[in-house]
Amino acid sequence: MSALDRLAATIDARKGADPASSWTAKLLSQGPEKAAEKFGEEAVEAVIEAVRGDRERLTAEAADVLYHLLVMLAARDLTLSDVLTELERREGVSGIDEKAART
Ligand SMILES: N=c1c2ncn([C@@H]3O[C@H](COP(=O)(O)OP(=O)(O)OP(=O)(O)O)[C@@H](O)[C@H]3O)c2ncn1[C@@H]1O[C@H](COP(=O)(O)O)[C@@H](O)[C@H]1O
Repeated sequence: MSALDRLAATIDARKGADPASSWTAKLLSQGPEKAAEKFGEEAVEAVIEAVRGDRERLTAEAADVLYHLLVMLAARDLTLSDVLTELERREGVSGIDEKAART
């Protein structure tokens, strides 16, 4: 099991946990809008570090983005597995071909 799988399982287990003892439970208790807002903040922080070119800080911000993405998905009852299934569906399809097929 990868670290990402373990993190997703931990986040799922935090649903309904005590918000006083878990950041994840606190975030989930505030609803999907709050989880989405936090994800947006973390994404912007990652963008800033990517533009600055600080690889160490970008790594840390990317970890925050992945964590908050999983919390945002959990808040809407979506799982890492749902997203991996979508990525698998796209395997082998060139982004250029997919874009051309849209119109
Ligand atoms: N990966 C993470 C993780 N990454 C970031 N964070 C927390 O996300 C929060 C967001 O940080 P910010 O500085 O943006 O928050 P803030 O600015 O203080 O918040 P506000 O200004 O919005 O009030 C911090 O409290 C971080 O500690 C995380 N909290 C938890 N995890 C994982 O989730 C597991 C379960 O955590 P709990 O739910 O807290 O038990 C942990 O063992 C970790 O594996």
